[in-house]
Amino acid sequence: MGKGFFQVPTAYNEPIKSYAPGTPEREEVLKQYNQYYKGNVEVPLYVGSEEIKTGNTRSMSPPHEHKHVVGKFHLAEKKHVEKAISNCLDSREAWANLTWEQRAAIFLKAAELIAGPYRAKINAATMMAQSKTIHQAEIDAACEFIDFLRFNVEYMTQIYTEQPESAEGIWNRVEYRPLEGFVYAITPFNFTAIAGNLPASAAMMGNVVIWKPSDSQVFSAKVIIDVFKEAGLPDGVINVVFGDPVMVTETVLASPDFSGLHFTGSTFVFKELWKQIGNNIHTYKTYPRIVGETGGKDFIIAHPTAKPKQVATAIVRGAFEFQGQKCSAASRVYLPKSTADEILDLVKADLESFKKPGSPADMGNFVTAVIHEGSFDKLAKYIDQAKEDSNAKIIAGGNYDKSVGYFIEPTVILTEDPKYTTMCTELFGPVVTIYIYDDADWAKTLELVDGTSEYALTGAVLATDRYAIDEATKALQNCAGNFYINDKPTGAVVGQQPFGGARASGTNDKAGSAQNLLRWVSPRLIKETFVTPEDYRYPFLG
Ligand SMILES: NC(=O)c1ccc[n+]([C@@H]2O[C@H](COP(=O)([O-])OP(=O)(O)OC[C@H]3O[C@@H](n4cnc5c(N)ncnc54)[C@H](O)[C@@H]3O)[C@@H](O)[C@H]2O)c1
Ligand SMILES: N[C@@H](CCC=O)C(=O)O
Repeated sequence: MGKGFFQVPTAYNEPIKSYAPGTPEREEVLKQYNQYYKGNVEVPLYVGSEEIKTGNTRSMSPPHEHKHVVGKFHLAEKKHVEKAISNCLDSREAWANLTWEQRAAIFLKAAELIAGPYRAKINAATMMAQSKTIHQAEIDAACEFIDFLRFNVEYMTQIYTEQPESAEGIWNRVEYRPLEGFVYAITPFNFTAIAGNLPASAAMMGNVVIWKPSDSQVFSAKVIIDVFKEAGLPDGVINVVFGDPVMVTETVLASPDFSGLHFTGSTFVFKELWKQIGNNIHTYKTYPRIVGETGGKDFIIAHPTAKPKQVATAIVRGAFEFQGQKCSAASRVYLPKSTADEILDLVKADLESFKKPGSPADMGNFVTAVIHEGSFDKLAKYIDQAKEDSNAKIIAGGNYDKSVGYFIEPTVILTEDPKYTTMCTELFGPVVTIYIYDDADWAKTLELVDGTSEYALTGAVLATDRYAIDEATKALQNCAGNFYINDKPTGAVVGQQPFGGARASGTNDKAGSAQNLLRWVSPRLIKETFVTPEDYRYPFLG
């Protein structure tokens, strides 16, 4: 603490810019995109004050034009990861002892840099790296990232303010120490904001961090690093390594100073990491904190009283924005027989109004490419299987083409089997499966929704009947960490809908909340007694 009880600026959600034709932001972001497109970005490892070019590189290409190269990044060997760990630990004392308001100022400055001079850069880089449309880039890379930084600073001060009672003659106080060691942040490809937030939230609480971004997000990760540097984050606080995830992770988890994992990605990988940490448990100086937000099989259930146009829009936006590559994306839908045809006709009409999947540089596109060839091939396989299976039927889309970009047409599968494979498995792409239930089976269908998937991330109920809404809210209590009434299940906003799921979807530590930040501190209680006893005898002993 400095010399004062400082109050941080009140956090607020960054307004979303429109990028409508003729707006200055549209011109600026397209100019930046074209500059990146023609350029050749080179991304080193960031270890302490060093930018290491190992010479072993991988090229970066936009998913919507995978033969075009926009840069390369350097891959770490084991020795670089070990160096990153020792740099991290060397930086720990100075960073942990810096007064909190100085840390807060760095991250608040980062938020303002993204809101201003870096906005076009971080959005254009996200369009390039992850093939997001400008709207999807804006709500993620600009707005959500800014919100994470602003709100977390506020939550940090709320945590520090939380203090115990003190009885007469004593003073109890709690200091929120950073973890003793370093935090390892592993981030997914799909959200630039998550990539930035995972290392930043731990660092904000005074921790030093090793950050391993996804190979498919390095182009936009570079802008995050540039922002942190310009905001004045000292060298060695967040060390960035790219490379073979297995080697990097084994090396990191072998360190006795490993004290926390901040992970977002697939359920399978998270469970493997948990196992590895368990196997090494006797070697660590402290019990590592494990935070993981993982996969989903997110649902929409419509009641017979739901308005068909609203259900159709929730499906189209919830399932197909960003090509269904949000962990929150709707991918299994339950429609009542009485309104199913009308809803599906509306969905089909919307899909017909989309242009064919293409580049985000064409701002008329609603759907662009999926992230990489592995994802494309997996989705194509499920679509082909659905074409063959007697209990499934493709009623919209079903085409794909990877000759230029990894383009999968938004696809709707209709099944009579509520446990059909695409009703249960996370596909992570623009494919949604529909099951139609008898109106009379509403209560049974709620049980089905609850029992179909191992995940419990997001879900939505649409209805106008309040009793039905109440029934669904109760019946579906444990199958979504974020539950939406009369809305799509995507698009959580920091400060308004803290995000995370349970069951196989994660530890539900709610990214962008005080609850998450509490995982990165180890509180120390200090009790001070003003008049210290000098006799062991109680008064009744005489
Ligand atoms: N719940 C959430 O908040 C949330 C948010 C975003 C994404 N996700 C989930 O993330 C997944 C999509 O992202 P992805 O494809 O980048 O996930 P992924 O699991 O393939 O990769 C995530 C990160 O883990 C690393 N990784 C992969 N294999 C590893 C291994 N064996 N050891 C250590 N690290 C390893 C990757 O390099 C990457 O950095 C989906 O399952 C999605 O639901 C969840
Ligand atoms: N928070 C985002 C999802 C993040 C996962 O990919 C949403 O609510 O749509």
